[in-house]
Amino acid sequence: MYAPNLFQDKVALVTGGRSGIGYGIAEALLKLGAKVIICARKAAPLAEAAAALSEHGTCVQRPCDIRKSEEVEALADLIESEFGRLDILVNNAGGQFPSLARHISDNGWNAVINTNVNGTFYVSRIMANRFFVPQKSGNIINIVVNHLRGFPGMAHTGAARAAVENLTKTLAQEWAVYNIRLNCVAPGTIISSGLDTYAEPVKALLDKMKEENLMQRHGTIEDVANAVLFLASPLSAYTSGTTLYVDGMDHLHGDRMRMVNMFR
Ligand SMILES: CCCCCCC/C=C/C(=O)SCCNC(=O)CCNC(=O)[C@H](O)C(C)(C)COP(=O)(O)OP(=O)(O)OC[C@H]1O[C@@H](n2cnc3c(N)ncnc32)[C@H](O)[C@@H]1OP(=O)(O)O
Ligand SMILES: NC(=O)C1=CN([C@@H]2O[C@H](COP(=O)(O)OP(=O)(O)OC[C@H]3O[C@@H](n4cnc5c(N)ncnc54)[C@H](OP(=O)(O)O)[C@@H]3O)[C@@H](O)[C@H]2O)C=CC1
Repeated sequence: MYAPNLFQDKVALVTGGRSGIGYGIAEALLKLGAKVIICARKAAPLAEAAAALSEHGTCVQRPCDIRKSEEVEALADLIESEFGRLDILVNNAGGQFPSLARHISDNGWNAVINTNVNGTFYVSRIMANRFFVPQKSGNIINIVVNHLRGFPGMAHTGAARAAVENLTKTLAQEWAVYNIRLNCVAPGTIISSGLDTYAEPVKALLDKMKEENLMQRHGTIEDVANAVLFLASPLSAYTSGTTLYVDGMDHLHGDRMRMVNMFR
């Protein structure tokens, strides 16, 4: 539905692009003409993903833990030497684990906050300073989750993603002068590799959540990628600092306590 050359001559970085939603976003951008860089922590699957994505266009990769700002700087060096610019940043890398709040350890809490809040901030700041501010143009899309009514069963990620959403509103205003737009995409339950990381009792909730969804289905990776394409494109030129829910209305409807009740 988008023009085939929509992202011709554009360079995009997708964090966590080795798997699931990030891989789907990278693929969608490549198919519309962008040159894409993907990063993630695990070197071998990252290299495999980049090789597969290269079928659709220019895709380069570099292992990077977004929680380590020196690794993010090294990633920026690679982008500089390979492409000399960056147009689109998709902060997709992130995650958490299901747990009742009172059982989350200091380390568990910090791991989730570090990944989702600090990592997203480091990548955004570094790419803005290295590329977007000097270029006087840039576009950042932050993948969060549907946390509008809180996130019982994943308190750490609810807090972290709310922080990212607020950071998005702040940076959208601070950086508007540099012609940088920032928006969030908030997916609901999306069938992707991410859900494989959950143990069976949590996965068993999936059917119930599907029945409860007003569209009677879970989301697809394409549903999320299509929203990212819109926000990354000039079709959304007057939209910044906002959040687009891709969740079949789960932010409005449904039992947010389902996961907690399962743990009890
Ligand atoms: C089926 C219904 C669910 C619908 C929900 C839909 C909404 C959201 C869906 C998604 O987001 S799917 C994507 C999920 N993908 C991921 O989450 C992958 C990335 N995740 C991670 O890498 C980890 O979860 C992480 C914690 C964010 C970071 O990992 P890191 O490698 O830094 O952690 P560790 O060093 O292994 O551990 C640090 C600390 O955290 C504790 N911990 C980690 N995992 C768990 C767990 N599954 N359960 C309990 N605790 C966990 C770990 O024990 C460490 O703490 P201490 O033991 O040292 O106290
Ligand atoms: N699937 C779903 O239902 C939903 C997913 N989301 C969010 O969408 C995003 C993608 O999820 P999904 O594709 O399903 O899950 P995946 O677990 O497949 O993707 C997470 C990706 O992030 C990378 N990553 C994690 N931590 C880091 C880090 N510290 N530095 C660099 N890369 C990292 C992982 O690679 P590696 O391990 O090699 O580092 C992996 O490629 C996540 O932020 C997730 O929370 C939001 C709502 C719903």
